[in-house]
Amino acid sequence: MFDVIKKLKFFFKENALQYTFSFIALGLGNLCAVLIPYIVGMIIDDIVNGIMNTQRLQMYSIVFIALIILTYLLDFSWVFGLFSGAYKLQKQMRSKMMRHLLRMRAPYFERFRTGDLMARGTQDIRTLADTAGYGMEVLMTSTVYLGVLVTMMGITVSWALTAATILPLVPMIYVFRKKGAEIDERYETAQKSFSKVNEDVLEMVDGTRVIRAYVKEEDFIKKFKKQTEDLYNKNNLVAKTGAVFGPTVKIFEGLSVVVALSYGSFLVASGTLTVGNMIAFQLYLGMTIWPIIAVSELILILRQGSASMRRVEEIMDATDGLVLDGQEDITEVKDIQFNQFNFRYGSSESVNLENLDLDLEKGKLLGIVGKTGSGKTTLIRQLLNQYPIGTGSFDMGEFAYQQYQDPALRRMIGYVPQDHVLFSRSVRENIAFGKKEATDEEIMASIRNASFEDDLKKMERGLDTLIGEKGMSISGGQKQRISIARALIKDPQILILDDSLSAVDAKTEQNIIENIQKVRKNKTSIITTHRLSAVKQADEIIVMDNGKILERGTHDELIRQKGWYYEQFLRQEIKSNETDVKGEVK
Ligand SMILES: Nc1ncnc2c1ncn2[C@@H]1O[C@H](COP(=O)(O)OP(=O)(O)OP(=O)(O)O)[C@@H](O)[C@H]1O
Repeated sequence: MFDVIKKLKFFFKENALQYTFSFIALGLGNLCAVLIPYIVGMIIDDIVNGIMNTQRLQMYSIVFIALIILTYLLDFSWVFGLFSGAYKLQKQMRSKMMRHLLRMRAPYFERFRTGDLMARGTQDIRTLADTAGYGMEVLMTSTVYLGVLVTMMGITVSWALTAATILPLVPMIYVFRKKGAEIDERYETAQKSFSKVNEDVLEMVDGTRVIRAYVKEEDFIKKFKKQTEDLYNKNNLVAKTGAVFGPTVKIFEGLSVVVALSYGSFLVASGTLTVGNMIAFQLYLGMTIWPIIAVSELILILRQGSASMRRVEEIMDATDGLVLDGQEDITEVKDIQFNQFNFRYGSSESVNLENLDLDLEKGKLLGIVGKTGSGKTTLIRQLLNQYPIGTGSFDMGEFAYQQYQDPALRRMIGYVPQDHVLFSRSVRENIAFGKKEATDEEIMASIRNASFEDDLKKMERGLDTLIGEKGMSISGGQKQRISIARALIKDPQILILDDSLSAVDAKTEQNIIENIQKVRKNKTSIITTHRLSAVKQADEIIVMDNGKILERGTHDELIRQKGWYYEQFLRQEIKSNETDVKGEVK
């Protein structure tokens, strides 16, 4: 149960001054509080003994007011100290998690779904922060404060009465231990269900348009209701176990009061205790209610904290399983060579790239075509270091690919993925993402090369137009071209367009390809596409089928081979001519 505190030790150490100060303030605050019943006892004994006068009353009043002011200041200090520490922990853990996630690659995100990661990054980290804030308060209250109270009861009133009063509380510890373990298990199950709800929400928000188009709202609502009901039931179980703690405390506390009253009265009657002692004892006993409840709170919060810690550790300790130990720097990409190269995804039954031989000279344009699922993107992913590198040889210049440092490799590549990712920022910021210090002239040049200039002119705020969630919605073709401009501005050694021209018309596609060829002399470019016109000018085109290279050559050579490429080209030409005849945009 205390393992969560052990695991948070690094944080308590880092903020040792803040926690020490808070604990001292909390201890002193508690001490001030326990002095009050002691003084009340003295006042009552003064009255009973007939020695109370104005002077003594004034003195008691001043001490009371001083204690109240001091308690206020001390309480403020520790509450602020502990709870600001909790926020600091949240901030730190979230930044750490974000750094970890940004380092992870594809296999990691196949293992943990976005909704699950969000649940762990929000609610579980908040639970951990509660442990560092409220948890520390109840830890101190249930140990130091309770200890001070019991000591005061023993020293100032009677050890015998104190022992007799505490005895009925012992069986309570057994109940707490048993229920604590139950809370741990139930809370973890509830958190898993919360992750699932998060995943469903994300999927629904993302897919709203498709859900509505297929009139599947009711199905999704039903499924979501079932999931939220499951979460409700599991949280209910947590609440049910948690609810046992409060009444249990009250029952045992009640027993203590009965013992205190009966045994206390007997001691007063026998002359061992004064009336003032007896009243002070009752006040102390009343004050132990919160520290004893705090014991139950402590168990609750530490158990929940442990479960959340396990969930956070699971994603922080997990890696994408990809070994990155390359040492070589790279500033220029020379030839890229694959030799008898094979690759298979971890979850795939068959080989996804098979006996691949490919020699891509520096500065050349390579076209990759082939049926869907033939392995085009898989080959690109190897270049992007997104999955484990396959077997056989894969060299870049003088070294094997794995011998290079991963960040250095990524700096060499400008990548336009199939699924365009634009940030909810301005057009300028989205494009300058590829080159931080880019001037507006450079941004405009890459916009022209990506054939986005005319579209930009129609945007009222030009480069400052906000796109994405908070800004205007833009078409698929516009998204593709902003993504291309972002890659072009980086002027990378290798430019990769992965089916990135599918949403633009044939004329725009032609312009973009010509611009790319113009601005990327002596730099390598790779284009995967379904539309063969996009790679007509490539220095080499490979046709992939089932992870293998089926045909290769220039456009003219492939046409002469009269294979898949030839047939596909004819088909696409006929289609394009038909479109022309109909007078539609080419
Ligand atoms: N992450 C993955 N895990 C397991 N198998 C995968 C994964 N990604 C792709 N595959 C499989 O690998 C094969 C090649 O897929 P790939 O995405 O490379 O095809 P592609 O030629 O790019 O297709 P498309 O033209 O439709 O984009 C397919 O059979 C696909 O199902």
